[in-house]
Amino acid sequence: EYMKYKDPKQPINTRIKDLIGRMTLAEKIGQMTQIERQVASADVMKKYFIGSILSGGGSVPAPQASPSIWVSMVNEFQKGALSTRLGIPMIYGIDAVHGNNNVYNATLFPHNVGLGATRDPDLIKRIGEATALEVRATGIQYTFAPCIAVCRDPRWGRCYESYSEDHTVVQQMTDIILGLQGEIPVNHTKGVPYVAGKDKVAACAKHFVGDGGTHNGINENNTIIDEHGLLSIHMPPYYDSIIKGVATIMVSYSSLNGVKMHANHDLVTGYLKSKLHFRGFVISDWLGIDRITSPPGENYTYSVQAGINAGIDMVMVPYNYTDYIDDLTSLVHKGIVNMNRIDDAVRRILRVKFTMGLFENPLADLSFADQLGKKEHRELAREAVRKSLVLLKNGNPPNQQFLPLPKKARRILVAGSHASNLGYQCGGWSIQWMGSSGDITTGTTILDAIKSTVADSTPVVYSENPDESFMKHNDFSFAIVVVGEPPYSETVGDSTDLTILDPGPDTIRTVCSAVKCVVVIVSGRPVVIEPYVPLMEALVAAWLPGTEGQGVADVLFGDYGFTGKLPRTWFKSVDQLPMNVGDPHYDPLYPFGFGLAINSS
Ligand SMILES: OC[C@@H]1[C@@H](O)[C@H](O)[C@@H](O)c2nc(-c3ccccc3)cn21
Repeated sequence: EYMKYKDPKQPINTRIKDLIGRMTLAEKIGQMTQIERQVASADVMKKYFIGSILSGGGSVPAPQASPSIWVSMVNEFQKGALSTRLGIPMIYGIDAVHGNNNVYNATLFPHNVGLGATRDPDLIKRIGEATALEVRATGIQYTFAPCIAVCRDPRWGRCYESYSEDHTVVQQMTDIILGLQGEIPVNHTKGVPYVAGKDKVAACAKHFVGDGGTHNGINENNTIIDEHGLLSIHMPPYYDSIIKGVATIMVSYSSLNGVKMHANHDLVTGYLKSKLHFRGFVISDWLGIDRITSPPGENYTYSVQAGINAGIDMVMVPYNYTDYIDDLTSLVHKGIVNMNRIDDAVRRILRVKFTMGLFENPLADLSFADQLGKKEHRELAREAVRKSLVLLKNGNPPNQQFLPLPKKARRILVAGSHASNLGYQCGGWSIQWMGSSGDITTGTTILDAIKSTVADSTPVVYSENPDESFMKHNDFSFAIVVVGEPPYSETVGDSTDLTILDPGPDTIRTVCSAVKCVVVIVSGRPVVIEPYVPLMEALVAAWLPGTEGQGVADVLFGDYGFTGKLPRTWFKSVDQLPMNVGDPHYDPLYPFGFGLAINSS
């Protein structure tokens, strides 16, 4: 029979009111539950009224799964959700944080630190548009991006997920939300989520709040800061995200002045919802409520109580969903969690699902399958790589500039651990959660890019880590040395020494003392380079460029100029950290905003 909530001509508030009025407590709590795909099935969706599923980092239906395998999996789960009494569609989330990066053949864009170096919000918006299409290619409607952390200490393992140490740069880059979700209509009410349609995805501003400000950059640790510091450094990107209609916001594992963010009612409810009028839904991080206690999970019922009462609307459980559902149900029956809190959470979740048209189009098809890794997106990524490169040194006085390199040369040496390693140039969150070495997906290594850029008559010799006799017995016009950091994510990436991967320093010393060289650093953040700078003719920061290494060669050989500017301070020594632009004692090797320019030839 006719039910208002099923009628797309009804105003969204009417649909929400009608639907929520029909829902049982079990159906409401089901909407507040997000489970990992490994424990999901059509039956589980139906039996527990589950509202959302996610792929954790690297969680794929099959190795190198095609769009059709992804779509079949998502649709299978969706059919389970649609077979429930009220037929509320589920929403499937994934970390598409630099393209749809879990998916083989997807275009992997530069990580956020490199995008910050471009200072080009329009480019970032176009990346959001392309990413939305490549996420929809797999039938997925929701990404846990953008990370809008303001990383204040490069020792943090997630600093590459942060656009900049300067909140104004991060605020600019929230334009990616307009690409992912669609441009907001002129008269759109501030704070209300907006997702334009089937070629767009719901986004997620994360991790609320102060994730990039933890003590010594220790992941998930304590951000010790006064209110002025919080509101002037870490909070501003949330204003911009909310104005741009972001559909969801993820809470940070970290603590604020000793209070776990996942249990922080003042900030999640008091500030984000009441003061900033955020009307989308707040989602926890993975096991985020478990980590409210130490040890994690010590008192799960308390975790559920504290997280939900703080204002979390959907919990990324991700595995023990029956415990979560049982605990929350009993907390409501005991009146410890108020029904109004449950209704607020469900209303927010339904608002996102209604506004994005999920009730009208719950099932995916293969109409976007050809978007995955398509040429135009790879060309866009290549443009982003070009614009992300920062030229830190060019020539040793009194010589003229060393870059751009000539395409015609007698013989070119390419060396270094990162020259011919697609996995290294993609970094973390690439096919695997923590990324990995080697041919992880389709793309162009920096070495291949160089080979296809130089003149046919110019020989390119590759040696990953040549020794002195090799250098002595070979004659090269110049060398390109590509070194940097191995892939990492989250706590594994925390570092106290920020050194480049061995044998990088040796490669620099051996090659650059024998022949004029340019060093290209592939890293998620500034690393120790100061001791080696005198040895090299030129130095380029390439960050984590992703699959389209061609962009690096485009600029090294002068087809395009260097335009990138440091999004982060480059320290001389780790003993100086934390050190950010605006600090009283500011003595960097290269300051925030630095970048030598070369006009394209
Ligand atoms: O992938 C989902 C979310 C992601 O969106 C968050 O940014 C990130 O903090 C995160 N860490 C884990 C995660 C952490 C430890 C073990 C397994 C998974 C999962 N997730």
